[in-house]
Amino acid sequence: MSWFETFARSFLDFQAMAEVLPNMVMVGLKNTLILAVASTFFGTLIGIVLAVMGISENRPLKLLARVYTDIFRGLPAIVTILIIGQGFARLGRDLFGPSPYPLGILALSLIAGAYIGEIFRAGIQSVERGQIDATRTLGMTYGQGMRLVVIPQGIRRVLPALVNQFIGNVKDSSLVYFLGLLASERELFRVGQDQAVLTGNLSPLLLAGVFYLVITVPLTHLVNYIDARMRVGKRITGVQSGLKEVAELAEAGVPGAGKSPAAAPTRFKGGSIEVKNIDMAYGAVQVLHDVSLKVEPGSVTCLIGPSGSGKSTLLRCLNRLVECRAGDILLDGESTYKQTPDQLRRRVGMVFQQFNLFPDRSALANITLALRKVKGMSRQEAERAALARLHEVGLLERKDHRPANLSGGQQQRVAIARALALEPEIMLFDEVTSALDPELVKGVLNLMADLGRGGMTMVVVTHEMNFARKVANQVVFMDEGRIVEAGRPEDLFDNPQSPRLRRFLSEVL
Ligand SMILES: Nc1ncnc2c1ncn2[C@@H]1O[C@H](COP(=O)(O)OP(=O)(O)OP(=O)(O)O)[C@@H](O)[C@H]1O
Repeated sequence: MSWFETFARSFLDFQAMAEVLPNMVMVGLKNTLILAVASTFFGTLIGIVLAVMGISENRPLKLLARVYTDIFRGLPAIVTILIIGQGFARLGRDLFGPSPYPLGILALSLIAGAYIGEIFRAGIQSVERGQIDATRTLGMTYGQGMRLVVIPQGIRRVLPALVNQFIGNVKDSSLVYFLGLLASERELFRVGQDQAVLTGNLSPLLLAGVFYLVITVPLTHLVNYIDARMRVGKRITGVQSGLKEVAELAEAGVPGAGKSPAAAPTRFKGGSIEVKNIDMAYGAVQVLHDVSLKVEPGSVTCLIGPSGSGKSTLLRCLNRLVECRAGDILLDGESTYKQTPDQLRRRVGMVFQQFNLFPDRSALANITLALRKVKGMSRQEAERAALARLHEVGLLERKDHRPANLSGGQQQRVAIARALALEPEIMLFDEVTSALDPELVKGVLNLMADLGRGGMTMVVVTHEMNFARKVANQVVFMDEGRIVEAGRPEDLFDNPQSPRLRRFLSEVL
């Protein structure tokens, strides 16, 4: 007898398969799916709690999550199932009745929770720090930022791993039969095995194997498809899609609509800032020493200085992304410490070097998110405002593009539009052209110059000395956490007083 005949005799008895098929579907498949879906559901709940504990600052909580994960990931699944199912059989009977089925689900959930917790934790921690910074500068609370931006991104990144976990649960459900399930509670493997014993033929087991593949293989492909779709976003209907809105906006009398992109800038009502003797430290390292600065309404102040001199930190103090240790900062004459950081950040917009756009949202949705969640606008209102801003930065026709489908310069212009949409009185720019290819720098600088001419109060950390010379009303040179010199650009660039500024200019010009 050839090897194939031996195999066929044991595994390809179609008659035996046909006989077990109804039981396989009605009992085995049903129970396998119940066990896998229920344990994935409860495992996900446990996993979310473990992930939150794992990323919290609370050491005992962190430790508890670690110990749980180590135990349930370290033990073989069958050992956990037996410990829970038999060790707690009495409690199980009191709680759920005579069947060990619920304890089986509990054991599978506890195991799945350990893996899912690690998956979520890794997903959330893989989201760049700049994303939460961006939500905070848009006036969202920490909770809103996590819920609306960070956690959805984290989950999307781990979607394939979660589906793998479900597949693992489908397979692990076959171990629950060790607990001695009733005939009506048997899962796929057990139904196949019982029939194999009855007929002396292994074909029912092969059929059970086929059923496992029928569940798991399409699922893997489905998740790959969903993952790819989420990565790219919805299909863009073409650059035409924005043109209709231009006409609508023009009709509605939105300033600048209907003209060519980057139309005349809006007039802004810029506020004033006064920084009074602030100190700031990261832990034990003092970064700002007794810094004082006045920024007039509608003026442009450029902060220049060597790397590490504290320019970005000063900027971050202005919207309380970091907190000062001493001193005060006044906005329009009132201490910024009299309002919450979220209230302050609605009045002080910020744009970052790395753009920090939300990668899974279109340009339009990047702008509407804070308008809806922070300002409470309706979807329609928010979209109208966002389209007007996109038009001002010359990107209306890119409204449906995700950040990945925009050039660096375009991304930065969307980030500027996003900050402007909240109608801030002050705009902070943190080296916004440093990550751009040289040919894209000009477009962003021109836009910023337009904003300055439009009356926006701007504080700009920059290495673009030409921009500082041409656009700034005031240039501030910092070194080692102190303001060394401040004044009109022509005075600083043409007649530097301190040796440190002279040395710096000789290096960068
Ligand atoms: N989150 C942080 N934790 C600890 N130290 C930090 C942190 N951020 C910045 N620093 C330190 O604070 C000092 C000032 O940094 P800051 O980024 O404000 O300087 P900068 O002038 O903006 O520099 P660059 O031009 O390179 O961005 C540096 O010594 C830096 O290493």
